[in-house]
Amino acid sequence: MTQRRYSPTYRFIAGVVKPFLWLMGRKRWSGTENLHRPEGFIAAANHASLLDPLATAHVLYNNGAPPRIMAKAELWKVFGLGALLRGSGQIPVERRTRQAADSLVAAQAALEAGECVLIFPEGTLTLDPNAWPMVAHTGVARLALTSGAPVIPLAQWGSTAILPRKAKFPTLRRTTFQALVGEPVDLTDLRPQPGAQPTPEALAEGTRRIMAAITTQLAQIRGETPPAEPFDRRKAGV
Ligand SMILES: CCCCCCCCCCCCCCCC(=O)OC[C@@H](O)COP(=O)(O)O
Repeated sequence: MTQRRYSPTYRFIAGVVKPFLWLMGRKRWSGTENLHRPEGFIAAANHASLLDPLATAHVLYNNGAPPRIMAKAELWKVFGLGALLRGSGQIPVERRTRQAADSLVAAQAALEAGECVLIFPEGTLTLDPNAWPMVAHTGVARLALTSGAPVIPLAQWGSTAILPRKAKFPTLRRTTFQALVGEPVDLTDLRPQPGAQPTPEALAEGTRRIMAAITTQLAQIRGETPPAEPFDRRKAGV
């Protein structure tokens, strides 16, 4: 595909969201040339604030890739929001159920149609005390290895200054919405034989590589050192 479609609903949402983001902060984005690709691709981003999906979608939307965001299905039940999510082609995920995998079918169809699928591989806001990415679910690698679509790591930072994880209300201080987009993560050696499913080891290793890329980029924009090992919910028992 040459040009992705910006549906009227998507333009409407952007018309509301962009001025709101302009008020909340300035933007500092780099590596966005990695988003200029005609074929379908997966954008994988860290998730530390409820504002992130908007800040991240903004980067993609402004770079020719209005994203199909994989988002929790509960949001489709919020009055008024459901119609907007449907009309802009977002993809519902029924987390913690067997239907969670259905979302990957929808995501794969979007990739085949040349769309950009935005996924937050951690599946929820990070529980790391310093908001570094934590050990992720393997859905991102499953989607990448079964579709063959490239995975573009996208580190983003700045939203937590306005809305940290536990905050009930946003602060009124302006922030800088930073984003650093990387080159595709090399997963070629992990690809299954045609017709076969990726192995659990390939899924774990692919996910680890994708999160490592995001974390390295995030360390660059934060100018800080991430923990040697990412926070692991299973080990922490949360
Ligand atoms: C300029 C263009 C802007 C376009 C914006 C597109 C609008 C769609 C907004 C969709 C919001 C999608 C949220 C996606 C990620 C998601 O669903 O993560 C779950 C978390 O949150 C935390 O939830 P929880 O685990 O329940 O605390």
